[in-house]
Order: sequence, then structure tokens, then C-alpha cells
Amino acid sequence: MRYLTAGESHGPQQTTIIEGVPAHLELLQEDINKELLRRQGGYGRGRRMQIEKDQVEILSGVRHGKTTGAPITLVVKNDDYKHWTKIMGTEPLSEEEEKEVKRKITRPRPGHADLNGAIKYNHRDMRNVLERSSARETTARVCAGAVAKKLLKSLGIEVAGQVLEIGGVKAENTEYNGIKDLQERTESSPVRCLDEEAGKKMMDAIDQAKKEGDSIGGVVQAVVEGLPVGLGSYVHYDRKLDGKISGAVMSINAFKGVEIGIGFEAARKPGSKVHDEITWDEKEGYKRKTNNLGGFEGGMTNGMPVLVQGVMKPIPTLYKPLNSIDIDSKESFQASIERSDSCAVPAASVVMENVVAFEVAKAIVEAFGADRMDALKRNLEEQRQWEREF
Ligand SMILES: Cc1cc2nc3c(=O)[nH]c(=O)nc-3n(C[C@H](O)[C@H](O)[C@H](O)COP(=O)(O)O)c2cc1C
Ligand SMILES: C=C(O[C@@H]1CC(C(=O)O)=C[C@@H](OP(=O)(O)O)[C@H]1O)C(=O)O
Repeated sequence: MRYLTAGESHGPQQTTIIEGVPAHLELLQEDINKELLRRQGGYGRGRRMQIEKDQVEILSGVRHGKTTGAPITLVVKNDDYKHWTKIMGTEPLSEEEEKEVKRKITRPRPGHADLNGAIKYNHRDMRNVLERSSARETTARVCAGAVAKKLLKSLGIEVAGQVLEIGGVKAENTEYNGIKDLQERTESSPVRCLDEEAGKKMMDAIDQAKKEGDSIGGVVQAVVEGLPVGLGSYVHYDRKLDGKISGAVMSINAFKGVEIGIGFEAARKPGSKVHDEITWDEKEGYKRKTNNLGGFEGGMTNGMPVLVQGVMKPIPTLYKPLNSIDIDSKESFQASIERSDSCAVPAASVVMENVVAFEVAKAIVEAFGADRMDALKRNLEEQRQWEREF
């Protein structure tokens, strides 16, 4: 399975094309809309999210509620486009029109893609960079993830996530009672946090940042339960699934770090406190007593829940902007102010869940190679049986 995304933030639409989804997966628009709605929510977002009502259109690869095995095209319209039709048009502008619509962006925002993108592609108007580097693109990634989640669910594999930290406020109580409990309890929190007290403090921190024209980041976690042993492989570096998941997480806008399991904490502990002891019983087969390694050993799943944490830096666009250089005059100015979120950590946690779901679904389809869902289910069930009897 693979996918491409296309679309500008204020252009007509976001497009996702997914190739390699097995035939006969039940897939409805509402499966994808549910995830899109989750991504749009979360405390701390800016005015743009009041304009958009993300709804998917399935344009290919699905017939009468089931995938056909053909590439799936998913489209989400940008409602804001109606305010930007001239600025974002594809046809050349006359000189008059150019004067009317074009406010060139020449003051790059520290922390955004503006300056590097402008130098790389020779754009004197950095709107050409901003439009595609915007995290509006995560809409398209969530569309791909929603399809992956549906595939995984039909195989008994669930994905969920939570916010662990925002602006230095850490959730103390992150314990959950099964993945369903995690899914339900995070849905009722505006910051997607299990710890109610910490959640309130996170909202205060977001309000404070907003008041000060500043932005804050945080830490989010994705959890995958129900995986077989041995997804990914130790035999070659580019087949290690923890590596693939980490790469995918790092590719989300504003993500600056990834951990699997206890991650960086492992550097501060002896081996006896890090490695998870192995147990066995007749009914369930092999297990680990603890899950410090987050479900991975040797680049392969070990059957324990996969735990992935991602670090999101604070949003680069600041209402109290930092100093920057105007690329035309070379004078020092304050960076451009674009309409912006002050904190998108809760939304980013939904994006990360979906990005992780895609990598896992891709690994499943690769490992249990199937063009059809019935064969995929049978192959996976055989593997589960094999594990229990090994
Ligand atoms: C869900 C989400 C929403 C975001 N919203 C904004 C925003 O409103 N303003 C902004 O400047 N950056 C926002 N970002 C972050 C930028 O897109 C990101 O910092 C930028 O593309 C530069 O890439 P890099 O931070 O990965 O280096 C958001 C990121 C995510 C995941
Ligand atoms: C549009 C989304 O996020 C956007 C991501 C973003 C950025 O620079 O990354 C900047 C903002 O865009 P705008 O300037 O249009 O308000 C966010 O709203 C979205 O998540 O759907």
C-alpha cells in the first residue's frame, strides 16, 4: 500500500490517492469523515477550523460500499478556497489583476518552511511555499489513515492515541483500561488527555500562550493493539517497522522527535529495568511482563501494544512575530503574521494516530500479501494460530 497527497492550503481541495488496498474492504464516507472531524477538533486551533467542515468524497476505487482493489481517490474540498480564488488561480494574471490580488510574502517566518523553500524553488513570493508546506495537508494524510484504520479494525487491530504533555504541563495519570477505554475517554477531553486535572491546566497554558501572541507544543502518543508477532524484520535495515513508523511520524508537520516505548528514558536505566521479561501460557502463548520497549524488538512487533510518542514543536506563526529578514530589501523586519493556531497538539495527536495506522496497515498487507480481504484475514489468522502453538 502506498499513497500520494496533493493540494494547497487555500487551493480548491486536498486529494489523496491510495494504491494497494485489498478488494472487498467495507468502506463508507462516514468512516473517513469521523477521522476528519476528530482532526479538526481540539482546543487551541485558530479561525480557519471554523471555516472548514471537512467531508470526504470518494471518487474511485470503491463501489457500493466496498473497495474494488483499484486506486482509491479521496477528495476534501477547502471551503476557504472561495475567498482565495484569484490569489490561488492557475491561469496567469494580467498586470492589473496582479496589482489587485498579489500581496507578495517576502518576510519568512522563523520555524516555518518559508525561507528554505523559497531558496530551493526560487520563489520570490513565499506564498508558493506556504501553501503546500501548510499542515492543511494533514487532512489528506488522515484520509489515508482512516482507510488504514478501517482495514486494521476488520482484522481486530485497533489504534488510539492521547496527549501526554502540552506547554510543559504533563499528564500524571495516563493509565487506561484497554484500548476502547482510551478511545472513549480521550474523545470527551478538549485536549485529548486522560488526566482531567492536567487537561484543564493544558487549556490554561494554551489560553495564556494565545494571550501573549505565542504558541506552545507538546507530546502525543499513539497506541496499536492486536498486532501479530513479527511485523517488520530484523534482516534488513529498511524492513524494520519501528524505523518506518518513526520516519512517518517525523514527517508530520512540526514533529521534532519520536520515541518507541520508554524511548529516551532507556538511556538512564540499566538493562534489567528496560528489557521486558518473557512469559508463556497455554491460552495466549508468549507475552512480556512489561512493555518498556513499546512492542518492538529487532525491528519486529512482539505482540505487545505498540507505543509511539511524538514531540510537536510550538507553531511557528506567532501573533507577536520574531525578527526576520525581508528577502527583497534584506532589511530586518518582524516576520509575516498569517492567521494561525496557537496550539495544534490535540489535532496533531489524531494525525499521528492515522499516520501510524497507515504504516501498520501497509506492513500487514505486505506480510500477509493479499489482493482480497478474505485471503488477508485467513493468512493473518493462520499466523496468529502459529504464534499460539509455537
Ligand atoms: C495539525 C497541525 C496544525 C498546524 N497549524 C499551524 C498553524 O496554524 N500555523 C503554523 O505556522 N504552523 C502550523 N503547523 C506547523 C507547520 O505546518 C510546520 O511547522 C511547518 O510546515 C514547518 O515544518 P516543520 O515544523 O516540520 O519543520 C501545524 C501543524 C500541525 C500538525
Ligand atoms: C488549515 C489547517 O491548518 C492550517 C495549518 C497552517 C500551517 O501553516 O501549517 C496554518 C493555518 O492555515 P490558515 O493560515 O489558512 O489558517 C492552519 O489553519 C488544517 O489543519 O486544516
